[in-house]
Amino acid sequence: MPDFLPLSPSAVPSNAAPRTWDLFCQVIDNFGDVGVCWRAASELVARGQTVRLWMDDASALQWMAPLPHPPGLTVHPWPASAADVPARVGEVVVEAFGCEIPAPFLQTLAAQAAADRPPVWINLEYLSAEDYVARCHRLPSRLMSGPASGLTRWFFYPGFTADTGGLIAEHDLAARQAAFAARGRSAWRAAHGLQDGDCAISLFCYEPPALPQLLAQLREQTASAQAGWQPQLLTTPGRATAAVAAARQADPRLESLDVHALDTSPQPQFDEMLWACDLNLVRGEDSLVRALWAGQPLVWHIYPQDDNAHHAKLDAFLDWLQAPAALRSFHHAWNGLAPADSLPRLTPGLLREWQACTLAARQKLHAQTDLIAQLLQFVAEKS
Ligand SMILES: Cc1cn([C@H]2C[C@H](O)[C@@H](COP(=O)(O)OP(=O)(O)O[C@H]3O[C@@H](C)[C@H](O)[C@@H](O)[C@H]3O)O2)c(=O)[nH]c1=O
Repeated sequence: MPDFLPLSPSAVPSNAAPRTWDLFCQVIDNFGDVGVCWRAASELVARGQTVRLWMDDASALQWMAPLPHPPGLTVHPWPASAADVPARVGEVVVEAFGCEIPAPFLQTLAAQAAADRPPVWINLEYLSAEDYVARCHRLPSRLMSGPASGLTRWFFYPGFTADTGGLIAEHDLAARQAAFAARGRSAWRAAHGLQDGDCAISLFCYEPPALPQLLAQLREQTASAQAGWQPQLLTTPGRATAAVAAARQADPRLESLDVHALDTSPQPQFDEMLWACDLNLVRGEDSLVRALWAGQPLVWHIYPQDDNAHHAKLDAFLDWLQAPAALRSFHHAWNGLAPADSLPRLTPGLLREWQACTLAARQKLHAQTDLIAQLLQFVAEKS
């Protein structure tokens, strides 16, 4: 099975002037909005910033955010009236994923900008490997109406290439990975009922069309008990566990498959799960990035959009990844772009090939400036 290879340490710039950031996060669906905002906020404070995280629904933080919260990071309910708005708006205001900052806050921002310096106002966008990202990254948009008319909002796009905003990578990610490797990946696996020779597959997904096909394949492989190829499925709580349960209900033969239903865990432990597994089936935005940093074979269940816009987004990612043919076919079947029965059969050889692909991609990313360093540079430039 693919061995876990920690990232090599890299220098992280730490000379940013301390500033107060107001980061706004509105939860659309699932956990990605919360997950990305929490990681960004935590890393900003780790690099000397103060962050007020404004959320319309912070419930997922109860299990996702490690305790205690880092000093310098405070979480606040969505401001409903002027009484909820701080006396001074931060030097940086960030709207995550196109959410609009609430009216009472906007009023204070506009008044402060008229009397003093406007904050650096950033719209932090969704992650994509499509070409438009590099074109739109760092573009200004001047407000033409409303209380903040005349002010500029900047588009900031995360991305996979050096001409984009990059990806979140914590300053201590390589050190955490090295400590995990030193503690022993087998210890994590043993604590979760896995043996070294097992093929541990983590599942964090929506309802992949080809899930029944994958489970049937894994069941056959379990039954034939090929040496060194004992599939063990680790399902994350919620939709992944429910999707597996539904597939097993539809086909009772799948009961013979080894399935470990996990509890929700804080982000650092979620990361460890990705480091411990031999194949990570991830979804959305944040877990995809984490699976890349894990350096293990990965498959992405992309967030489906009604107009199928996710098809082009998936292919752009696969192109950037330089995904080998079988990995591309697996993604297409997994995401419903190709018939479910075209799902390639997993073998140790395929996983080795896919790991090489992830590691090459990770190396490219590691050589680029991470998203938090780029945000800090951008703010310094525009202040
Ligand atoms: C299951 C689990 C998840 N997590 C975290 C990891 C991530 O930060 C977060 C999951 O977020 P994602 O991987 O992005 O997947 P998601 O599907 O939950 O979120 C999605 O929501 C849509 C609205 C967006 O448009 C998508 O782009 C995407 O972000 O949950 C834990 O920390 N512990 C856990 O046990």
